[in-house]
Amino acid sequence: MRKGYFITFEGGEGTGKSTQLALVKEALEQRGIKVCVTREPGGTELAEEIRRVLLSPRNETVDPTTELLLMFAARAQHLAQVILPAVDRGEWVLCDRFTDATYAYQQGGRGVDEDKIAILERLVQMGFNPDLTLLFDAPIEISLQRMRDRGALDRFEQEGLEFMKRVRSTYLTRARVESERFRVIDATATVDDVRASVNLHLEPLVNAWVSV
Ligand SMILES: Nc1ncnc2c1ncn2[C@@H]1O[C@H](COP(=O)(O)OP(=O)(O)O)[C@@H](O)[C@H]1O
Ligand SMILES: Cc1cn([C@H]2C[C@H](O)[C@@H](COP(=O)(O)OP(=O)(O)O)O2)c(=O)[nH]c1=O
Repeated sequence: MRKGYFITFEGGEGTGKSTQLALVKEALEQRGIKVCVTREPGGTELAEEIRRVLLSPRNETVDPTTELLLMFAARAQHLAQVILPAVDRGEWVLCDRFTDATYAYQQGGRGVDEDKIAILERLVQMGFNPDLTLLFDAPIEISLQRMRDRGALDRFEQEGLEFMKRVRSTYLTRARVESERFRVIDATATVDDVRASVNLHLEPLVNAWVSV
């Protein structure tokens, strides 16, 4: 059986990842493509429990290496239980954040050594990577505004402006270095315009898939 694609949605908080992911799901299903929607950290019962621990503002003193290991513990479970089986069944997996978020937040945001992340990436993913990564990019002020509108802030959202700037610039650097895999999308446009540019980037994959 043909393997499905693994597509990740990345970017800072409030850049519209979840909104666009839902629209892509709808559009793909209309083309007869089977879709598996999931997110990180999370996506399985165990990984969602790890997510609660990671996001809770009550956990004030989380060592950065502990945080990193928890991200990858959740990811290992998620890959084994959800992502890899779905791809093997020929489904397209749409994942709200993945390992690029670890580089952006744990390396860029927290200052964890890049090599530490790369070691865990190899251990957990064993060469498995997204086929395509959509990076939703917007100035921090827009993220902040959309986060405020959404209400209570989680442990990462409470980090503030400088942290968010480092996250954004790490994402953009990764997108430049891995330009084959990444598509950078201007997330400041309207929902409809963002949707149009997402569709444009997905079209080659969709056409190749449905024409077989
Ligand atoms: N292009 C857009 N323009 C204005 N508001 C948007 C846009 N996309 C999403 N939003 C709104 O911004 C907030 C965050 O969107 P969401 O999709 O949850 O972002 P993320 O998943 O990246 O955190 C939501 O209230 C959503 O309705
Ligand atoms: C997957 C992942 C997420 N995170 C952080 C980024 C987000 O702040 C948080 C997940 O929250 P989430 O609700 O998915 O983000 P958003 O506010 O954009 O909808 O976890 C990391 O720090 N490292 C990671 O590897």
